[in-house]
Amino acid sequence: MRRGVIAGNWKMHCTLEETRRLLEELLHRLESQPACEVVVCPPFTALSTAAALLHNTPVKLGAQDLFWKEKGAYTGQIAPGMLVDVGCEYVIIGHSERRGRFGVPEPDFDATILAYFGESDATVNRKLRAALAAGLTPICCVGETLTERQAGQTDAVIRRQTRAALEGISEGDARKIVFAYEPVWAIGTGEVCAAGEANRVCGLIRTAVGEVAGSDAAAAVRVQYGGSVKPENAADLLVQPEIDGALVGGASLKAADFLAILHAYPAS
Ligand SMILES: O=C(CO)COP(=O)(O)O
Repeated sequence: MRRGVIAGNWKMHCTLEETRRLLEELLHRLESQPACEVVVCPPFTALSTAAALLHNTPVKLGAQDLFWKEKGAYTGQIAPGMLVDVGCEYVIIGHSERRGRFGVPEPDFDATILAYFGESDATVNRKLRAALAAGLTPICCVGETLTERQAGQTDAVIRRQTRAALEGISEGDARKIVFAYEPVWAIGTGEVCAAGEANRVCGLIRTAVGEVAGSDAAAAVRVQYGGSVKPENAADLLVQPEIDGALVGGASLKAADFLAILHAYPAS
């Protein structure tokens, strides 16, 4: 039985004071232990503050990215060991806002791709390996753009991203990864993917994991849905058999909304 996991991706939001306020309200109102794991992923600058507030609580800490080197002359980067040191257990890798190419416009540039950091399938794979080696649980994001969906390429894109992410990763490590299906067109747009379709694509991710890492890993990996998850649509998504949780952006910045999503997770 897979343990569900709901994570809040705060993106580039929250000063230290805002972090304190949001987490204090969340912890105060989190009366009972939800049926799933709960993770928050504040920006790097707030990790230390968040770690102190979350100590001895059911809410776990995650980061939004890492670099794959352990240390060295990499200005601006954060090493996996630094995340462990500050108290992180999770790390988001390959978010669509980090994937893509430099030097736009591309011939097929899609303005809905929020791709500022040029990450590729290969860099995502390196980051996954580094996270696993450090004992972090990676949340690996995959998802198609609107252009890709309209061109009927969704399944091929998901399969390619999932398989490439797992390159050179052992079966034992593959099963520890959390995948997040985040269709790019649903992120921050208010346009949620229909629950049945989200379930289908999450199933495709599981199938692709099975192709690379075997059926045990496929059965074990947890697959989240992300993209405009709100209190109003969470229950429909979270009840789907292939969906083991959610990666929540905007709604994770409001304690009441994030709590409502957590409580929408079905009790087993
Ligand atoms: O990108 C997301 C989570 O990583 C989703 O963001 P929204 O929930 O704001 O659409």
